[in-house]
Amino acid sequence: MSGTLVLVRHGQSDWNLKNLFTGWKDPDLTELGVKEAETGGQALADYGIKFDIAFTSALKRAQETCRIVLEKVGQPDLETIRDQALNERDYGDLSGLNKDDAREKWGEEQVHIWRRSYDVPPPGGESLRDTGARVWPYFMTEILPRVLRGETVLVAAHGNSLRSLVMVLDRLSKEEILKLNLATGVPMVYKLNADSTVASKDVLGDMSGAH
Ligand SMILES: O=C(O)[C@H](O)COP(=O)(O)O
Repeated sequence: MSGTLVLVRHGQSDWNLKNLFTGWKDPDLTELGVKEAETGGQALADYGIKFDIAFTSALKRAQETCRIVLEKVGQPDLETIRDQALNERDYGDLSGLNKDDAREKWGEEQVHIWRRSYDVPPPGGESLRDTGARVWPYFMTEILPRVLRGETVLVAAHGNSLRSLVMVLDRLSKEEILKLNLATGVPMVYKLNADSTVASKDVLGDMSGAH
């Protein structure tokens, strides 16, 4: 066994609350989002986690979640690396549109395909495969080597940038990834083997409400 990788999606943002496609736009956490980050952080504290380093995206909602989690585990000053490689999938022309309005305009099925399929990009934006094509190399060069050295690493990022990682870690097919939704503020604790396969995965919270 090597180290531990903790993935956590940011808490609810203003635009999650307003049901808007967000992507690379940069809204703040809502009050509930702050609470979700606190709950996730407390779950990690109760689990007994101490991190060696944290990674987050270039977007406020993930950075703020990261900060809250680190505060809850008693490591407010931990080194934190921010990189846009971990940003949310770019939703392109959908960014800022209401998700229900989009369903009315283009149909439920098409919007689901844009949101959850592996390789169909929304207009002007990134597919999950495109997102993975920037997240995965960053993970391989900056994050995974630390975990394989035995470190405990926090990654606070986004629904789709994390789905692209979970797809590979959990060996999900293109069909399985369609059904995977990550709840806001719920940490996933992966212990990795020396060959970087997953030895164990603990989900510290309820993923069932994610949509
Ligand atoms: O960018 C967004 O709108 C959300 O963070 C994730 O959206 P999704 O659940 O529609 O992929």
